[in-house]
Amino acid sequence: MIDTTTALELVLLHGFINTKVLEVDLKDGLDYVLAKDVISEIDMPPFRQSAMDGYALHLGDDGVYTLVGEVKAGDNNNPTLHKGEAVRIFTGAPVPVTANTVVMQEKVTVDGNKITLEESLKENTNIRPQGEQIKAGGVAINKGTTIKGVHIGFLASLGVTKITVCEKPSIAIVVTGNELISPGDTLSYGEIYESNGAMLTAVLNELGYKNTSVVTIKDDYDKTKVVLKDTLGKHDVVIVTGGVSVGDYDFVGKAINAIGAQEIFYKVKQKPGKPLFFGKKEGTSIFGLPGNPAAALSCFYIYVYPLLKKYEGAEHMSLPNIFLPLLSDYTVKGTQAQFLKARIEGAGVTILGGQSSAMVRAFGDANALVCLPRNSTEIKKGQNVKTILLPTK
Ligand SMILES: Nc1nc2c(c(=O)[nH]1)N[C@H]1C(S)=C(S)[C@@H](COP(=O)(O)OP(=O)(O)OC[C@H]3O[C@@H](n4cnc5c(N)ncnc54)[C@H](O)[C@@H]3O)O[C@H]1N2
Ligand code: MOO
Repeated sequence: MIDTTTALELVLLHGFINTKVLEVDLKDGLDYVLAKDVISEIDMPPFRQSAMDGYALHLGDDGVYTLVGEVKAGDNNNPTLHKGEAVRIFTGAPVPVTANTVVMQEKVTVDGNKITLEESLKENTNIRPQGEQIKAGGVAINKGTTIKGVHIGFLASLGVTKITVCEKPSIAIVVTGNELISPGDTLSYGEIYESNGAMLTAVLNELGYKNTSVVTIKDDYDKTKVVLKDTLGKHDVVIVTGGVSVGDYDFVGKAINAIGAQEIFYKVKQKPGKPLFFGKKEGTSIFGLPGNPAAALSCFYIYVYPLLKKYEGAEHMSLPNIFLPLLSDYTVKGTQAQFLKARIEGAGVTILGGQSSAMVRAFGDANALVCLPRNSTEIKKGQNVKTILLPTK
């Protein structure tokens, strides 16, 4: 058995990097990883912009100015202002070249075509300089960035319509178990509803991985071999759930080895997810996650997510983590490293109830996983603990 750090290192060492890129419309770019830097073709803002509704001034010797015109957003006039002159201006409008400051309308008194400042003003107040955010030729977003809504907004503001991104992996989820039936069917004694397929598909979808499919197999060694061989040949990443432990009907590890896949590791000193399997075959990575739904989901976030991000060439592979004080005492069960469903609230983090590997319910309230190293015992309130931030919360 290996420790959690080694397991993640091995996943990242052996995980494949995809080199295929595609050009997508910016609006369709959400959750893709950029395959090359996006360079801005324009200054942003493209002109000196007024940040306020008010008056653009050519600063004079006293606080009284003569109004000589108006510029509103979208106008392309550029009135000439002499010393002591002002134009009415609105937020987002181009500040005339000869104006050197903008005063908010709340700070002046207007009398006919004269305005009087209530207080003195410095040059360049309330003016957004041309190229303040980015200059033409500058890198707007770096290669390796996972595109989020805010990036789409920023790139749209630069007039970008297409981006070059890394192709996403094709992912097969293989769920195994004689006891599994589909939601909608009637449960007989000994059966349970298959939920890992729906859960992992949905979680992958939330992260932008849409190219997924689910295959269900019974605990049958020969069938498991046939299905896994076929699935490995067709997908970039295969996620098997269940059948990875030591029971007489846990065939997954044996089948993976029998079809010629290379085992990178099997079993990690952790709770949940002790029987985690990772291997590869001809460009396809394969995970054997525990069947217990909460264990499968923890392992997904800790090990599968970084592999997917590596595949796409992302700069940040693992989920972000921070150290936060625990909000109440916690007694650790067992000596393994722990990944505990937790909720960050205010400045601290609470470990939730319902930590069993079989109980996925607490994940609904969780926005984090608290990671405790091996041989942790009593963790006291106020003690800082490593906290992984779960996505989409
Ligand atoms: N003698 C030992 N027994 C077990 C050990 C051990 O070290 N020695 N490890 C335990 C741990 S820890 C885990 S985790 C489980 C993992 O078992 P498997 O990965 O082989 O999973 P299964 O036995 O197939 O299923 C476990 C559990 O999860 C339910 N399940 C499975 N697939 C699904 C699904 N698609 N949707 C919903 N629920 C599913 C299944 O019915 C079982 O209840 O092994 C322990 N045993
Ligand atoms: O590893 Mo199992 O997931 O602890 O229950």
